[in-house]
Amino acid sequence: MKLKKLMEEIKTVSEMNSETANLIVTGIADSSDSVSQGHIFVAINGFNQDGHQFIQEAIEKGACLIIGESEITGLTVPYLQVDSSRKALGILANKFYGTPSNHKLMIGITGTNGKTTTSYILKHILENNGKSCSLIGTIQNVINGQVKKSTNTTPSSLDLHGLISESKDEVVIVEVSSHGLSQYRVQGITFDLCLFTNLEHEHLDYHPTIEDYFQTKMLLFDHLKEGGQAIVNTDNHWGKRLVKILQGRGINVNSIGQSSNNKFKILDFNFKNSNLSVEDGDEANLIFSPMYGIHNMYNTLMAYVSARLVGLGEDSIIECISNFRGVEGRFEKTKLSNGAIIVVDYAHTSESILHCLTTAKQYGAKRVIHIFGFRGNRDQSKRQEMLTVTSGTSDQYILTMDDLNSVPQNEMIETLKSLNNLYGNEKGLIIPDRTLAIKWAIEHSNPEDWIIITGKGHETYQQNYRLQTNSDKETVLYFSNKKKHSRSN
Ligand SMILES: CC(=O)N[C@H]1[C@@H](OP(=O)(O)OP(=O)(O)OC[C@H]2O[C@@H](n3ccc(=O)[nH]c3=O)[C@H](O)[C@@H]2O)O[C@H](CO)[C@@H](O)[C@@H]1O[C@H](C)C(=O)N[C@@H](C)C(=O)N[C@H](CCC(=O)O)C(=O)O
Ligand SMILES: Nc1ncnc2c1ncn2[C@@H]1O[C@H](COP(=O)(O)OP(=O)(O)OP(=O)(O)O)[C@@H](O)[C@H]1O
Repeated sequence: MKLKKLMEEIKTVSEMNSETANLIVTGIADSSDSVSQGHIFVAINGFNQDGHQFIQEAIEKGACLIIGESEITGLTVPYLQVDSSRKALGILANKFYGTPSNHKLMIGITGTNGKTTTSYILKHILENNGKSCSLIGTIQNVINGQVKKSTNTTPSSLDLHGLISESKDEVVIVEVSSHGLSQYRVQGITFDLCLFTNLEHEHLDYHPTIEDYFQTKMLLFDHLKEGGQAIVNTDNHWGKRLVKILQGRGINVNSIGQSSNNKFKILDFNFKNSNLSVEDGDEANLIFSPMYGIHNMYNTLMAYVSARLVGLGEDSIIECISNFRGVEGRFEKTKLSNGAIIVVDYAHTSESILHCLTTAKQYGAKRVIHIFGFRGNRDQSKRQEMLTVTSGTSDQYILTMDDLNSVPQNEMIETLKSLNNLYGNEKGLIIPDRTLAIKWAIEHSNPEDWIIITGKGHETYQQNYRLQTNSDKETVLYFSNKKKHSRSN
């Protein structure tokens, strides 16, 4: 493709000459590692490294043009200076791959919690109604039925446009993180439906304030196609605010929530029967979901409304929801041989921890034992609230290791002790080895107790623990099988 075509919508500090404009570009790279002959190399000044330092390497590998933000002269290939390399990358990728999102039914989901769960429920509904569906998100990317490893919730703009152009599926669902929005990873992507699940205290190591976090999340709605629609959960302060803003912009908003001014009004939650009732037009529809917890009822409803807007009938949607088997690492339940229940969940905010612990109580837990830790080098301001929630709600809690992310283990143990002294209570124990914490909880559990392990969900362990299992699920399986085995002996 000719460079001038790719550069049509990009403003450069100085104009390119006609020789440069007629360059034939064979590909785009944002990493010097992936440059080949005829590629454009986009130099990004990142959080860890400055991509401008790799320009020479990119040229040696065959880059025909460099785009960057610094003022640079004297290169052996043309150099174009732009205001934002990340933004330019998104514009280039969109053009290079032929504006792929314009030709698909695109659904973008943002919010602090529930993006992954909602996207999996929706994918299940769509596929069971004959609509093939790609999914790009935290656990994995699925394109044309093929599973690909995911390194970010929202991939770089280059990868994202590439994945969408590779997709032959009718629908593409994208989980859109605030990091993704602020780093222009969705630059050039247009959506038919944009969903907002909720917002709470999270990522304040990255965003200076929660207001900034909200404003960033709101950027998703700038990507709506003409005639595109928003779906917003208003049962939280931020969702209510968002609806007003979007309506002020003339956007068609489908609000869900318990108050009567919602388009999809929740009439009732019934935990005993695991169903919710929702007003959909003139009808009240009863939706049964085998998933546990009020948070999953909200996720289910977000998926239901999306499927309705895609044009599916309510009966078929409701039937699909009733046989959805859940998402890996999201309230995954195992029954132990002693009659206790053990749950693995990805909760890493105070609100989602509260949901998990109260869900266990709603479903009849005699005692709730909670195991969790704090990620090293991540938002420290949420730790107090996480501890306050568990010390107020669980019957016993165990502080243990999560990913240390280069924080020394001794330092984290000291942090656990001091936070527990400040915000915890007598229900708290500290067992640094995560696998031994799980062992302790299982050995001290009684029939009808629920052990809730939060934080890691589907993820594999980054730390080495005494038991050489790779994940919470594997640890649980190890101990539950061992217990069965020793009983039968
Ligand atoms: C802090 C952060 O967000 N970093 C993201 C960012 O990396 P970066 O561009 O700053 O990378 P960098 O390492 O400083 O390198 C700068 C540039 O030099 C280039 N380089 C580097 C080395 C080299 O040899 N040659 C070379 O060209 C790199 O390719 C890059 O273009 O842009 C990359 C491409 O899009 C992301 O993969 C990367 O995510 C890192 C891995 C990450 O962990 N991000 C987390 C915080 C994140 O984004 N999380 C959200 C979900 C949050 C949630 O809701 O839970 C997500 O969407 O995943
Ligand atoms: N609607 C919700 N409201 C509050 N908490 C929720 C909701 N849905 C899920 N959770 C909690 O958040 C955890 C993560 O859920 P999920 O993976 O669906 O969210 P996510 O937005 O994709 O998260 P992340 O951005 O961290 O990948 C769950 O394990 C659960 O504890």
